[in-house]
Amino acid sequence: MESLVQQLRQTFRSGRSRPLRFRLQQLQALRRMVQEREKDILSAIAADLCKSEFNAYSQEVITVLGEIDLMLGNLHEWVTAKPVKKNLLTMMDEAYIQPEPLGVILIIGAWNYPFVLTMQPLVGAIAAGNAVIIKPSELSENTAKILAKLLPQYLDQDLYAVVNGGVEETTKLLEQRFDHILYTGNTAVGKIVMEAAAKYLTPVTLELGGKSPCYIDEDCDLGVVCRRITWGKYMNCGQTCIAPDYILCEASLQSQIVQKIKETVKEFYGENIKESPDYERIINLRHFKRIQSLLEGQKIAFGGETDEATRYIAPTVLTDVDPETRVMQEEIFGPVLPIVPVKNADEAINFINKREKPLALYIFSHNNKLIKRMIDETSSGGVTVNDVIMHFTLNSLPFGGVGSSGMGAYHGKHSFDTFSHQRPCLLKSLKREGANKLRYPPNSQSKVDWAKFFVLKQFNKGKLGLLLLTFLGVVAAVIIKFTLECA
Ligand SMILES: NC(=O)c1ccc[n+]([C@@H]2O[C@H](COP(=O)([O-])OP(=O)(O)OC[C@H]3O[C@@H](n4cnc5c(N)ncnc54)[C@H](O)[C@@H]3O)[C@@H](O)[C@H]2O)c1
Ligand SMILES: CCCCCCC=O
Repeated sequence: MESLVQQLRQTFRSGRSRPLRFRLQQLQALRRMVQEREKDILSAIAADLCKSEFNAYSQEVITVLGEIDLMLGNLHEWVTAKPVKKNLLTMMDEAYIQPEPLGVILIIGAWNYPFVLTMQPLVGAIAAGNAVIIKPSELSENTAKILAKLLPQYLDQDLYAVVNGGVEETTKLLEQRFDHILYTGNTAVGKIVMEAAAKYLTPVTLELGGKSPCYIDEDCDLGVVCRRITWGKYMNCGQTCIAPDYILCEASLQSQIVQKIKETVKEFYGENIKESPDYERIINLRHFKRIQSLLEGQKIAFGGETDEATRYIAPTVLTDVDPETRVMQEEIFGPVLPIVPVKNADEAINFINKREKPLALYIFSHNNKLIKRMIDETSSGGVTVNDVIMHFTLNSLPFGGVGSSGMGAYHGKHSFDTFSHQRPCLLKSLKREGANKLRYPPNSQSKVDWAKFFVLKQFNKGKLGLLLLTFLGVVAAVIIKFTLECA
């Protein structure tokens, strides 16, 4: 591992990954890879998660292609230095922010969306001019293998590498020095990653999980609400980081919600869900047993059927769920939807605030005041109102958690920023030393007064203001020079 990281660092230091042209060329090669090898990629995802090609394309591949196109269209602007406001003291100087690549990035992916969760950060890291090591999840082994096979065929091998393996390999990787680590996975391992990163003060982006609540207000069109929730909850068999984990609503709404979800499940997956190409399976036996055990002692209003041989768990709804039971104590990450009755929105807000900050919050309501209040009075990684999941798909929004659901964010320009250092640059000349006397000792009240004038005047008033301030600055500099020389 050490030699791999060293080799990547050496190439990074040679400056090869920095030119805009190189970055665009690598991103185009990545797009070519996705397009030319689409079938192989979709087959690998299908083998890992029992996912149809259509679902794999629309849930993963399309997002990666969209992300690459966004970078290709905007990178020339993002890499450009941005001039900043100046004050009187710096008005003759050049001041700007220059984004610069960080160095060698480690991206550790999770198994549930094994392609998009490694490739989308990779796109951002390449766009920002870095070298990258990807560590796909060992649980989605087919996607891990295809990434290790394809990426070296399309990308510069001295800058971008794939390391496959399990905990042992990840642990060895984490012993190395990186310039940024983006980890996607569970909170417990997130802590291990952060601890390892602390050794070198490596910044981390932690894309973790949690229990994302879904509040349903009274007077909603439950047909529409339940169709949207059913889609987001049972997609990928509930193994989605931002799936609505549980529903909060008035007790009286429960039976209608169950009925509407039941109807929608039939509409989406047919009479025999097991036969539906759109319904996935649980990733492995450990997770299957874990989810199955969450059903123990619960009131199953709908679903509940399981088949260990195929790791099938039916879309399931639980009603009147006690918040103290296990299903409400840990992230479900499976197709089980508990409904926890609350008296009103106040109780729902309290319920959410008493728990760890979730990755997503979903609010279904017509009442704009209530929506605003729920957003203002709670905290979560992201929010979608009157729908679920969809904030993930808009790459102008930063995607990430808060508190125990993570730190930092990525997607689109936010990825570029995450993998860049915003370097502040002030370029002065060796001339105009007169005005600098202000800051050199010995100090005096008049120097402080002049410093106040120079530093506190902002210089952002358009062309006319600029001319006026330049004039003022020159006059002030002459006066200061004269005053200080006479003193
Ligand atoms: N915020 C997000 O974008 C996002 C996306 C997907 C999943 N998640 C969360 O991830 C969780 C599910 O993923 P998971 O954790 O089961 O995925 P996982 O088991 O695939 O683990 C993720 C990565 O961590 C590595 N890893 C596992 N144990 C390790 C250890 N002891 N030391 C070092 N590395 C280790 C694995 O090799 C893997 O690459 C859920 O909580 C889900 O909400 C979050
Ligand atoms: C539609 C794709 C959703 C991906 C969510 C990633 C987290 O698990």
